[in-house]
Amino acid sequence: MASTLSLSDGRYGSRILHIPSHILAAAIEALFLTNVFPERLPAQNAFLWAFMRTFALHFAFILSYIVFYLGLIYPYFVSPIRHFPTPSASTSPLARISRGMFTLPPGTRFWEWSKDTDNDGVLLLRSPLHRNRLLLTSPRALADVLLHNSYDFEKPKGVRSFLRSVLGDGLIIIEGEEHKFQRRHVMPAFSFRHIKELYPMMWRKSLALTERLNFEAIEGKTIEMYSWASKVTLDIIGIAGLGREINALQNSDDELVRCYEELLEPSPQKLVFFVAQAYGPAKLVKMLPLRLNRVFSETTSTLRSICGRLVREKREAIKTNADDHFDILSILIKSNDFSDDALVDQLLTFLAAGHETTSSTFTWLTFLLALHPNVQSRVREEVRQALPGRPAKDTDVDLSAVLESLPYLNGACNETLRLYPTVPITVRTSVRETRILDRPIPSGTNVIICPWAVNRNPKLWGPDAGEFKPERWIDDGKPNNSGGADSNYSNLTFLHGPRSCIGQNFAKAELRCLLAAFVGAFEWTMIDEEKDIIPAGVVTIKPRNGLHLRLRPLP
Ligand code: HEM
Repeated sequence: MASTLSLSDGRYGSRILHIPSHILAAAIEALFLTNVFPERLPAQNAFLWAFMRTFALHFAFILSYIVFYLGLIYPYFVSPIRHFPTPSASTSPLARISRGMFTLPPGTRFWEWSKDTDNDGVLLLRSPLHRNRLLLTSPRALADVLLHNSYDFEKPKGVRSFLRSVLGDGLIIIEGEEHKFQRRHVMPAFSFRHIKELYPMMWRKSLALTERLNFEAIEGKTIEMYSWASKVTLDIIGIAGLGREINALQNSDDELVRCYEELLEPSPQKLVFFVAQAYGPAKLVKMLPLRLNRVFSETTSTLRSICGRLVREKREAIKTNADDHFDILSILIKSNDFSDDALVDQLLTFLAAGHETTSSTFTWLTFLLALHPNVQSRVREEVRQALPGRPAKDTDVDLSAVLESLPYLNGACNETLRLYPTVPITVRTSVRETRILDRPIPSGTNVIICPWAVNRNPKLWGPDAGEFKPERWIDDGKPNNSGGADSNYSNLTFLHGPRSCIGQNFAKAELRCLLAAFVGAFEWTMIDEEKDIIPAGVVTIKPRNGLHLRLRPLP
């Protein structure tokens, strides 16, 4: 028994708690009793009588196992992870987990515990009924989970099954060998060469955003930044991903725009809905007559059918040479590695992952530059010197070379990505016995990776970790890639290793274009107070009530 436990505490617990096995065992025992001791049982309904009693005994055993073994003995005296330090004893285990997950901005509590508790890279967050989690805090521990033993950890089943409804069975959801296969075949679509070729299109769309906003600014209207950022990034991924003009900047009635607005709008109800499905009784939640159940099922099936139509149209266009097949979908179709269904899954993944994340980051970028007008001016000066005059849509400048060389522009983008990592918390479960920091980790252990906490940890970034300082990313007047941190793992915005963000160079290129065009066209200030801009969201973070800006068009 001990060896089973050390191999797999999660699996051992679930075997003992497997109710159908107990029903079967109680039935066999009742059968035995009715045959061997018939004289001790009532004459009528003897089997039922015996079964009810044997099952009651099993039930009492399960209950005491839960309360005594899982609740008291296992976590404190047996579990191999019991020696990791825990955050301050002043909070109860239940409060610790719920506050960790629900405090705004997401990740704040994990950040406090990471920096305030003595630890060498792993903290144990105890919670009732043996659902303890490990919070990773040091580059070494993170490298063990994200790189060295990456395939020993998977996204928890509940999280995957919830996200699957929006993202399909694409790269973000699948695991193991299937993931290795897909990743290898999708990589070429994100090569440096391909991203470089996308710059002119990203630039055109960025200028289209500024032109569209110019109308609003001239009329003296204030703008809500996230909704505009979301439209332009959907337009960009529409062309890069599908070779299709979605034109969300001009046409907000587009079905895709409507679906994503519906799904991604942050609200406390959605957060509870997500946590209940990912960590609670998902099947039961799905059966409840909730408005969100209806919205999710209608919206996700609309998205699937739109993507199915787009795949069929693209196959047809490739056959008849009706477009230039430069987009991600064309590259995947031409690789002949994916069925139509698999292509729909990839498409759902790229559309959601590729527009929502960059639009949130661009919104935070404009927020931080509104708070730091001196940095806003420096970026503007730099862009105007590098791209003199009002840059044209079809410029023959090598945009990637120019924009990637600008220190303040890149510093502002990287510093925003560090301080506002769009995915502030992600989770993994070990699927076999493995190791972190050379210590044994049983199968079924839950692990929390919190980019919000790591990216702002003063132990990794120094005492000014929480400040916006684009200069960190500049050495001798040139952009650097480390921000001055000793390890890559001090910056987790895109994670690292085989499950890192495949679109990170795409996203950085897009942010450079968007910021360069925006800063060249407007000077901007905030309408809301800084304290009212609260990061919130279900998987990614954006300002809870939007970000309202006043733009002053520049000559
Ligand atoms: C600022 C922008 C972005 C941020 C901060 C970001 C962040 C991340 C993070 C943290 C993950 C890992 C999630 C996890 O495993 O828990 C991820 C994965 C992924 N991202 Fe991004 N992302 C961004 C933009 C993009 C773009 C533009 C695309 C595509 C066009 C993209 C496509 C993907 C895909 C396909 C994965 C799954 C990779 C795998 O598991 O192999 N992302 N992203």
